[in-house]
Amino acid sequence: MVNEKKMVGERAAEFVSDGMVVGLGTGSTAYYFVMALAKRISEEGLKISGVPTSLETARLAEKNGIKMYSVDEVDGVDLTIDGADEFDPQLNGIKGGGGALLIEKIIASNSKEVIWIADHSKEVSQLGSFPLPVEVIREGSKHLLAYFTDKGYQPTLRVNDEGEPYLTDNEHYIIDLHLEGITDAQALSEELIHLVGVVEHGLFLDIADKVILAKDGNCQIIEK
Ligand SMILES: O=C[C@H](O)[C@H](O)[C@H](O)COP(=O)(O)O
Repeated sequence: MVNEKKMVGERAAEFVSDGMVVGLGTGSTAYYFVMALAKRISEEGLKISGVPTSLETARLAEKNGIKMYSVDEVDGVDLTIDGADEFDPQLNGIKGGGGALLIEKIIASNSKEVIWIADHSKEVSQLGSFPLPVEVIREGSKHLLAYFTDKGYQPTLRVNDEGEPYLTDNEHYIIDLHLEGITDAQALSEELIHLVGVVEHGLFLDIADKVILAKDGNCQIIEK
């Protein structure tokens, strides 16, 4: 069986050129991109500076010999390559299934170009089947949960394997909203970001420039 995540991850590594500052995404698809990039560095002598979007990716990149900097140590990022949980025909998406949405969004917002890499299951006609992650300050999270319940957003506090509240790299909680279809993503984004205690949410609107999608055994490049 074709490994679609590997296929798009390896294709994405071809978009990187010598001297670039590259945002390194997080997750099981971005894993293959980081590995393919590391291969180009060791085999072709490609010189790049990596900006990891999570501690998990930083560990992987370090183990594989990629030079790394934080987003504040660089003037800007040339290209960020990251996974997505869902994307729609306008290339708006949901991210944060792996909890890395905050730093992912900061790095993407400071990138000249953003490419998402996706297996075929990530392409949707309307966002919202995937639970929407909202990163929140721990203090007051109980009240945000109650607010989301009242709004009918069916919130759940994300927990780790031990059943304890999941902590992001920045030590916040994540509340997942089970919306079953988002009709106005822009309005929802505005609502969420203005709630006191919300740090960031997983709606990535007007951020991706391209998606490399695995479909029918090939890589399809979808441009905005
Ligand atoms: O927080 C995690 C990130 O947003 C991931 O890029 C996203 O969840 C997609 O992950 P995966 O490639 O493992 O499906």
